[in-house]
Amino acid sequence: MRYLVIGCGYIGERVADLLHEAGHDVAGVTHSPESAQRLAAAKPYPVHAFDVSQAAEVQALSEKFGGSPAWVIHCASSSRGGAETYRQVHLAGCNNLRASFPAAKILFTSSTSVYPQTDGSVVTEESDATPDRETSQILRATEELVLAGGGSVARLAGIYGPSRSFVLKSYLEGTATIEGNDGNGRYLNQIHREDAARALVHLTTTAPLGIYNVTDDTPVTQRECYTALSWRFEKLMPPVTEPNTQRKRAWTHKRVSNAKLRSTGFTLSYPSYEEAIAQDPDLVRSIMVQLGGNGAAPSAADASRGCNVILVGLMGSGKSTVGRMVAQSLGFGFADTDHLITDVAGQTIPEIFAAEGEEGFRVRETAALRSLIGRDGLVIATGGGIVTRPENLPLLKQLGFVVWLSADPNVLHRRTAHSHDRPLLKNPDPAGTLRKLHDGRSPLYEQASDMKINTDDFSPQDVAYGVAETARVHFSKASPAPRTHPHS
Ligand SMILES: Nc1ncnc2c1ncn2[C@@H]1O[C@H](COP(=O)(O)OP(=O)(O)O)[C@@H](O)[C@H]1O
Ligand SMILES: O=C(O)C1=C[C@@H](OP(=O)(O)O)[C@@H](O)[C@H](O)C1
Ligand SMILES: [Mg+2]
Repeated sequence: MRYLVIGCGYIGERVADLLHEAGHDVAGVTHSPESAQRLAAAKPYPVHAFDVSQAAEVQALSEKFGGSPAWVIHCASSSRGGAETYRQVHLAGCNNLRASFPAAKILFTSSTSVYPQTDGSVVTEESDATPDRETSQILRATEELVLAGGGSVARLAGIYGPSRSFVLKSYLEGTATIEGNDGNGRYLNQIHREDAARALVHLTTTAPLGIYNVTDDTPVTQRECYTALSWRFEKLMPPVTEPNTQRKRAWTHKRVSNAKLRSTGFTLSYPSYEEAIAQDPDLVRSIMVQLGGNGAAPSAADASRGCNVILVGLMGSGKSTVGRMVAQSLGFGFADTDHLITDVAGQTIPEIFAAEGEEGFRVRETAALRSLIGRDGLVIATGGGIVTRPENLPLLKQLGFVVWLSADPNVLHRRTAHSHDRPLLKNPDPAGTLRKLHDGRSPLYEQASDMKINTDDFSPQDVAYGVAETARVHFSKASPAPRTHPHS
């Protein structure tokens, strides 16, 4: 499809990149000739300099572009300007685009600032969107204009990502405050740049036209957010203040729902801010550099890995059996993701596979793993397929010390031959299946783990002894005593 991306800033540039990577015919437009020149030199697609607020310039752009794009994505930002800039860039901009590209659909990137709620309620696209601030009112008017022309609207929450995170930066600088809501602060609704850009692409390719909130799965109060940050960075909590009514963005307190976006099949790479802080290495590093640090990981980064032992490996490698023994030896609790899943589902693993397929089981498995984040002092046996979902790998590392129990596929076959609770082995050639899984998953276990123990020639007791001793050494080096996590 042909695309025109208006505004190649923090979001627009990434949107244009993603569209180009997906094989679409894309051209970018940016206001300043210098940016256009710099981007055009760096990008594999053209970038032109035009001012969308000027009708004649947009007309010239349409002549230069030649023919109609299927979509015009308006991502031009006016965040540093006042109402007049908003009127020019958004309202006049979309008007001009409609006039000069009558056959194209417009996707307008608006903002969750159009929701004025202050009661902490959940807001959906159906909720009241009559904001007090003039800038947000202009966004609403632009939304109406675009929707009337058969376009779509993306209401973006607070955008963060590499080199940009107001929340993290103000926290590390010591200028953050916890505003209102009885000392808990307002809800923060945020979206990582990567997810925002992916969502915009999704809205032009997969989703029906309409209004969509683009925010992550996890609105958190300022107190919850800063508690997690202070645990990670070992800095004090920000002070509690009254809401600042002088800010350009009105003080609001609401949980913006992304259910509609997700109902169209969209999934987030960073479902929560806390996960992004843990998993996007560029995010923390770039903000630390901006604040004058050297970008090295913060001193507490290693300690931010939990004090748990996690066992990974193929079916029959002994994770469940050995895990219990290790827990007993270390005086730790024991958790088995398979059991967490069956407890929640009220069904056996074969029943879940039959009802929801392997994919349904994997979704539950990630949820089970996530539910353990923040816990300490556990030995966690996982299911053999836990490494197959990329998002699980950082969660495993975050939980603690990951040990890979390996074994020859023939040994695994012997150990699993008499059990009936592993749907993946219920076929005429379980030995062949185990060989294939061994070849396919070994690189993933390697990547996910801190150490590997081959169990072929050892009893479960011997393996447990090895794991427990290694874990003792690991924890004595990493952190002298299990931490207490504020969430636990
Ligand atoms: N090192 C080992 N030596 C011999 N048998 C083992 C060993 N580890 C596990 N087993 C046996 O293999 C079977 C599968 O073990 P299990 O702990 O359920 O593996 P997993 O949870 O990794 O799939 C069990 O019957 C267990 O007693
Ligand atoms: O390897 C796999 O994909 C699976 C392993 C099983 O756990 P164990 O490894 O404990 O058998 C269980 O999670 C499910 O049957 C799928
Ligand atoms: Mg098991």
